[in-house]
Amino acid sequence: MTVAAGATRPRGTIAAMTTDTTGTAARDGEPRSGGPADSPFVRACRREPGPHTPVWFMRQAGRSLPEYREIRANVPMLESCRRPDLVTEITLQPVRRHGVDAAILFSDIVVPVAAAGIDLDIVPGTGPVVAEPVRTAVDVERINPIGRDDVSYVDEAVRLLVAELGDTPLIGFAGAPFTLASYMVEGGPSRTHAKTKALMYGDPELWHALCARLAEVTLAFLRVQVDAGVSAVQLFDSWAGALSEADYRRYVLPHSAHVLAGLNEAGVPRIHFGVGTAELLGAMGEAGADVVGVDWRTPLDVATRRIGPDRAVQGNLDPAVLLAPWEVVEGQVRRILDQGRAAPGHVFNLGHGVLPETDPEVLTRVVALVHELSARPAA
Ligand SMILES: Cc1c2[nH]c(c1CCC(=O)O)Cc1[nH]c(c(CCC(=O)O)c1C)Cc1[nH]c(c(CCC(=O)O)c1C)Cc1[nH]c(c(C)c1CCC(=O)O)C2
Repeated sequence: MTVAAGATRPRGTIAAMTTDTTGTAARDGEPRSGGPADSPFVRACRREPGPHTPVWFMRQAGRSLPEYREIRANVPMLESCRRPDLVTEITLQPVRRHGVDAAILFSDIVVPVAAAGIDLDIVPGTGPVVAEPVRTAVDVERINPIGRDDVSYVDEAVRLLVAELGDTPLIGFAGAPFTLASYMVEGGPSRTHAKTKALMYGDPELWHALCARLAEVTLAFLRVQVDAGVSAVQLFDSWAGALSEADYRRYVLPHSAHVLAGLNEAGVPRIHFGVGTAELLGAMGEAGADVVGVDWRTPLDVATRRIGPDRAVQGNLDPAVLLAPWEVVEGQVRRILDQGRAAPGHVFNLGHGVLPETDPEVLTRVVALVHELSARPAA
């Protein structure tokens, strides 16, 4: 299989980049800038003004793209995450196609847990499935610490990508302890998280031991990505919205805070994201985020009041809106940019991942529209 950037190259940022003699990439015709740390995306995360509101999409690499489906046709999900050539190509596909302001590493939240020794697979149409769910103290001991050598393919992929991306920042990511614990305890995806909550309320000591282990795995996984050169990280606590604020603060926040604090010295912005987290937005910020991800249920001006002036926000177009007529999409993009002006920094995104049935042309149009509507004249 050919993974080299070939046929579809000419579209976005990547195609237009040249490398100067210092090794810093610059776009044709533009003065050389300060690299990804000076990009619109990183500036917005830091609550600094920039030339436009940056935009990227959760799950921008994936089944909405024909070039993704083609390259993944005969490669199982976990295997594709362990092949740096595939990771690099799949990560670059949406950057080329849409001209988004950031790339996100192609991987999955269960990759480091598999590297830690838990037997699991990602089943198409279902999600992660764990062979022997983690429910006892002995089970928790099966989650081994990880280091660079256990995920050397991620280290390698990030280095390849950073070299390829030039000024475009690469976002690294990991799953937060609660969301990972849910997959480990349930054995697979769950709507109610009933077994997870039963363990959390029924045996808090075991719960905290499990989350502490997962937090170490997550932190180590993020450190590998930071050391290899990612410009920001996102901690996905997708299912945290299943908890009340009080329970979130008691059972989850300390573990996520441990992960985020462990990156204090890394110097890269930390995005903290979950779904259905309207009541948790303040707490998720307090856990140590620089940017809080907001789903479509909470308008960004309301979210900003809950999160406070010290953090930027990311979001929050409903992914299903991308299936509506363009006039509807345009109206919602305008509304979100308006409400985002209340925030000290705004990264445009969806409220959750791109749906597989999304027309990629609509994503490309949204990127162009966000850039056009938010363009600020140079100071
Ligand atoms: C909960 C969660 C998972 N994985 C992830 C989360 C947190 C984000 C979220 O809430 O969606 C994170 C994730 N998974 C994937 C990425 C890639 C980066 C990106 O483009 O955002 C990221 C950031 C690739 C993937 N991860 C997965 C796919 C689909 C697999 C395929 O294409 O065959 C991709 C592209 C598989 C996966 N992995 C997981 C699920 C629920 C699924 C979907 C199962 C299915 O419907 O087939 C667990």
